[in-house]
Amino acid sequence: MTVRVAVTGATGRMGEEVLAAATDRDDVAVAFAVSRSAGGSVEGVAVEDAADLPTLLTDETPDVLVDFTGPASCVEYAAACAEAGVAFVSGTTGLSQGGFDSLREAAEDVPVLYASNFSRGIAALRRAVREAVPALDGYDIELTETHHNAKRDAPSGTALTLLEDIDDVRGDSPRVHGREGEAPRTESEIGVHARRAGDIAGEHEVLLAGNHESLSLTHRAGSRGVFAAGALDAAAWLSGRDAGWYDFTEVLE
Ligand SMILES: NC(=O)C1=CN([C@@H]2O[C@H](COP(=O)(O)OP(=O)(O)OC[C@H]3O[C@@H](n4cnc5c(N)ncnc54)[C@H](OP(=O)(O)O)[C@@H]3O)[C@@H](O)[C@H]2O)C=CC1
Ligand SMILES: O=C(O)C1=N[C@H](C(=O)O)C[C@H](O)C1
Repeated sequence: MTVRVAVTGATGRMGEEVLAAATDRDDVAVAFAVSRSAGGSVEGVAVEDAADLPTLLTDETPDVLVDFTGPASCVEYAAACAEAGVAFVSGTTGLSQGGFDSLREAAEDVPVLYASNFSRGIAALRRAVREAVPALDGYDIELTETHHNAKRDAPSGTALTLLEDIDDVRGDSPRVHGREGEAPRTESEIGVHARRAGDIAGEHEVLLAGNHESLSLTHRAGSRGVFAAGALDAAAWLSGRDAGWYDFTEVLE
């Protein structure tokens, strides 16, 4: 079965990547693509005006909308999908708690799948971190993420997800963002470091150190194609499901 996807932020880095990945697959087809700066085409798909999204959702009846935009747009597009009965996949990061609450509200009406990272490697890194942290009780933890120089939000959504994973397995810890001055490290804190440089697609390192040893768990994305492929896998998996909140790990099971 071919799943028809709508794509938002079509002229953005990830929007373009999703449209490119869709053209290489048989299980998905692009229903339409939108951007707030409409006009022209990406990967042979005409870019429509995002202001017309509610009408396009009703007229074109896509199965799933795939969203990589900004926090406010993500919430707006999720609400439009809830209204039109269209499933919603998003990887947009930088959402506030209120933004996540709005996505959960949309999930009462349609299936919603949100992931701060759509790569399989990060899913594996999360499992490894959840295993390593309790095994290395009392070790210091430092988390470093590195991204291209145009990324807006810091720390990355993936870093925040990894911090939640660590809190889940060893209890809540204070975070120290960057480090400067005279204060020595406290036992339970997690140092969080965000670097922005060049065109790096995304790197995340969780460093555990203590007892005269250290363990570094690192994931490097080679290109954005890995995120686009994961998001389209999620869209194909989500299509036709009941309303509710879904996780990328369910796609990989
Ligand atoms: N979960 C994952 O696996 C991944 C998530 N991401 C996340 O996806 C999002 C988009 O990343 P990327 O494609 O690199 O970003 P870009 O800035 O290249 O593209 C984002 C597009 O979204 C639209 N947009 C809507 N609202 C905003 C806003 N407030 N700020 C900026 N753009 C906005 C813009 O299109 P227009 O205005 O024309 O509609 C823009 O072209 C980010 O949140 C990023 O962190 C990125 C890679 C992987
Ligand atoms: O903005 C990006 O590029 C990325 N954003 C996501 C994040 O914030 O974690 C995922 C990936 O690392 C690329």
